[in-house]
Amino acid sequence: MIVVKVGGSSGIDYDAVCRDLAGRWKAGERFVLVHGGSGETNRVAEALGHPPKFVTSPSGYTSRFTDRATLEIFEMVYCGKMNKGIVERLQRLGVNAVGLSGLDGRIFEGKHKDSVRSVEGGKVKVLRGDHTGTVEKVNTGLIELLLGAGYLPVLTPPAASYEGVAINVDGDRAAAALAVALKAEALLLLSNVPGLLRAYPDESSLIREIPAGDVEAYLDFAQDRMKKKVLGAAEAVAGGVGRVVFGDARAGEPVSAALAGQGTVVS
Ligand SMILES: Nc1ncnc2c1ncn2[C@@H]1O[C@H](COP(=O)(O)OP(=O)(O)OP(=O)(O)O)[C@@H](O)[C@H]1O
Repeated sequence: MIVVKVGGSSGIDYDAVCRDLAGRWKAGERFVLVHGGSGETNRVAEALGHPPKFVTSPSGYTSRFTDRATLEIFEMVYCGKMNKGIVERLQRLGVNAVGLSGLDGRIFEGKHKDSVRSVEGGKVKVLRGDHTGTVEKVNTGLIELLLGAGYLPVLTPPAASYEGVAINVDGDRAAAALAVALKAEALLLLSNVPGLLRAYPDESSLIREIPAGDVEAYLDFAQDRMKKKVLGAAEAVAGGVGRVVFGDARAGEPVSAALAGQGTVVS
């Protein structure tokens, strides 16, 4: 079992990811696909007159401030356009994919965090009305039911809070929690970069290997949103996932390339 997370930044080739995945699925490998949608969400939010707001916590993590209107736009894009676009691609390739959000069947469940600390102009402000959280529980029963019946699950945030409220969760860390819960042999985090770069955006500075016990030491190389990926990788290997690969989803055969060790391999 391999968990593949494909991001939502510009430049990702979803046709290439789905073609590669479909070929391997038909050859008998088993996957669960998780996806993002941040780039398209930003575009749609601008178009709807509710531009995205990002906050940076005092510890340096960047996240989307998700008020109720933002959550609804987020759902339109992640659960709608992005999820159905991927499911349609897989269906055209002859794979019976089922697209679900973390809310459905409480696939992803966690604690609702209503307020976030944000550094603005050198000062720390507390912003309330945030619909975010972190995945703490995974409904593996539902995923195994689908896999056992021959369906390829295509999953996306949001998650469900313990009270049943939709919460925006980081897709990389949700995929890591899923990989741990399913005891996956590998987690592939595919995005629009060749892997973790030592000197972003210089693509020749690719870090090829990271020892499993040492991942957090590499947080310093990651800026803004890449930090969550590194954190997700650390959580996955600490939870028993054998290998995490940060791979390139812009062209070629992104899944096969990552499984062949191209990108940044954490093991
Ligand atoms: N050291 C680094 N190496 C590689 N990318 C980095 C680094 N530091 C920051 N980045 C940025 O991180 C981005 C990838 O993270 P991001 O969360 O945007 O991608 P995603 O997973 O495709 O999106 P989504 O949130 O929709 O799932 C890259 O596009 C790059 O701009």
